[in-house]
Amino acid sequence: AATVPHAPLALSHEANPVRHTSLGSGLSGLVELVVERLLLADAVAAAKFGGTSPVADPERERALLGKVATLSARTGLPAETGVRFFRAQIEASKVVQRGLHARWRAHPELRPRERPDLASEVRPRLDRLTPRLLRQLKEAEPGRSGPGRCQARLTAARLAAQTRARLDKLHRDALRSALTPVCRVGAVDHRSGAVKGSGPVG
Ligand SMILES: O=C(O)C(=O)C[C@]1(C(=O)O)C=C[C@@H](O)C=C1
Repeated sequence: AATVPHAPLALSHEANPVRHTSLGSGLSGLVELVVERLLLADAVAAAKFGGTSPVADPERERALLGKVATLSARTGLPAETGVRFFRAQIEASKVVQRGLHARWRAHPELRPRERPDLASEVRPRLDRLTPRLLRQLKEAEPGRSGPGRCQARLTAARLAAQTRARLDKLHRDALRSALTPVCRVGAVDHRSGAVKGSGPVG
């Protein structure tokens, strides 16, 4: 399917018709990946449910954020931007995990039938998303500037994504919190645009 014979006029002939929508700003792609990561929290929760691993694993968080700082710089993002964004992803994951554990304790019939292995199955999937999320965060940079417009686009992208993924309230709330750094981060980047390769925070 390399060529589409009767395709409508190629969009590239227009003057960036999608530029001012959430789609054209890169925010949609970012939100989709954030949802993808958030849904992996279900697998993490299943891996940990009834086992000995607690939801919060500070050592894993430190290692991940160190990786994020390195990858951010390589992606052209201030390390602080990537780290702040990932802190929100981790917090959102913990909210989902705790919510699911409570749900499964209260409703045994909803418990997952299988327990994936955290180290060999679930974390590798999270790790594959990390550089993709950072690239998408970088790509969304134009859409993240201008806090008001950013919020409007981000909300539109979020609502579209949560409908598409049929998220329940637990995941919808976690998604909203996972996205809170997106527009604020844009504002920070704008002011400190010259600061490149700044060290990790925290
Ligand atoms: O890897 C885990 O154990 C997770 O629970 C995932 C995750 C994350 O979002 O990356 C979330 C909470 C933990 O504190 C560490 C990492």
